[in-house]
Amino acid sequence: MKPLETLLANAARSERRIVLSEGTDPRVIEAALMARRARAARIMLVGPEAEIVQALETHGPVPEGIEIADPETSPHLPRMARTYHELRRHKGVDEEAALDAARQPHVFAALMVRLGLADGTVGGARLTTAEIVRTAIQVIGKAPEAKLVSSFFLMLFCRDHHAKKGAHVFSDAGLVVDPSAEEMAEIARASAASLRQLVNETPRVAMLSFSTRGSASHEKVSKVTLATRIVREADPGLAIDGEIQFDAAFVPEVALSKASDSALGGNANVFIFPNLDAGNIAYKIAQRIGEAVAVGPILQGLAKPANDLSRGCSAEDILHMIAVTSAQCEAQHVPQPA
Ligand SMILES: CC(C)(COP(=O)(O)OP(=O)(O)OC[C@H]1O[C@@H](n2cnc3c(N)ncnc32)[C@H](O)[C@@H]1OP(=O)(O)O)[C@@H](O)C(=O)NCCC(=O)NCCS
Ligand SMILES: CC(=O)OP(=O)(O)O
Repeated sequence: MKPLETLLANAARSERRIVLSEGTDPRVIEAALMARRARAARIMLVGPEAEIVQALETHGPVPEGIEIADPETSPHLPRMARTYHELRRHKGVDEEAALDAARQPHVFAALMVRLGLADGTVGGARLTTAEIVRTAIQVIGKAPEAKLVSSFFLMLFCRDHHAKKGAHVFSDAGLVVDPSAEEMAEIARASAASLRQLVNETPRVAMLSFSTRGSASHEKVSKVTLATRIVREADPGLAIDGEIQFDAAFVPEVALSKASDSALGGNANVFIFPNLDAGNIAYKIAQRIGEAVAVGPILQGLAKPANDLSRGCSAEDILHMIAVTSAQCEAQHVPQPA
């Protein structure tokens, strides 16, 4: 589990302000307490203050470093409603609708990040990915250099039965439903950068398909081949292969028989799926049958860090996501509060 230990230790050095939008969820409360014990972040819990205090107190005195942000009583709400109105006026959102939106905990949390009241946000233990991600895109927005927002899972293989240990990226397993070749290429480049950013390893990118080197012929295969070509042209130094099947990308012996000259040598560590069906199903099978630790969906391409969770997450999963969000704050140079 070394990558997670490193992420947590790094998070403790910066103690970022991470806002958790589902502040009444018992898993979120537990994760907040774990994060404080590990000094991994200063935590802001969004939701009704009395309810959150009561839930926290069942665990003992409320520790220093946990704050509660109740949208209904927050002095920041009018400013947030104004900001939301400015952002969404062009879509027909009037002042009253903006105030209603800003009161919603996940929108309030995203606005806190946008306005610099928090460094990053995590949500999705209860809300769907679509709700969390749509809000992040609308309120926090795309980073200037990004072409699109996408997501990935950091998959950690650390059990005795895992022949290969360590961190792998699965993308996009959470957000972009049916990427074009250009979008798949952008997802590949962003995911390679994310692996470097979070675990400081050299990416080896597999552009996955049901075909290896023309073993099948179909428009879905051609999309992956074109996406690979686009990445190669944009970034000739990146180790990449595609279209390639998972076994040829992950098992050196299979690579020898299916793609003997592959730059990956059966040791890919970034897996780019051709669509969300494949990516989402693959990560859940690796997690639930393969017993990999799955941290995500981690969002890439946003102007500031905001991350999602699976509704099936545990408190520990949320703690891991807090550490990842802190790492993104450092990497994106989100300014520390004065
Ligand atoms: C993310 C998601 C919610 C966006 O869907 P949507 O809101 O219906 O998207 P739309 O195409 O209507 O676009 C809405 C806005 O988001 C923007 N947008 C959508 N996807 C985007 C992306 N990947 N990157 C950047 N911007 C994006 C659009 O440009 C548009 O902007 P605007 O409102 O300012 O005009 C959608 O892709 C989705 O549902 N993905 C699957 C999530 C899911 O269920 N995952 C499975 C479990 S993890
Ligand atoms: C990422 C994901 O699949 O989320 P959920 O399990 O909440 O649908």
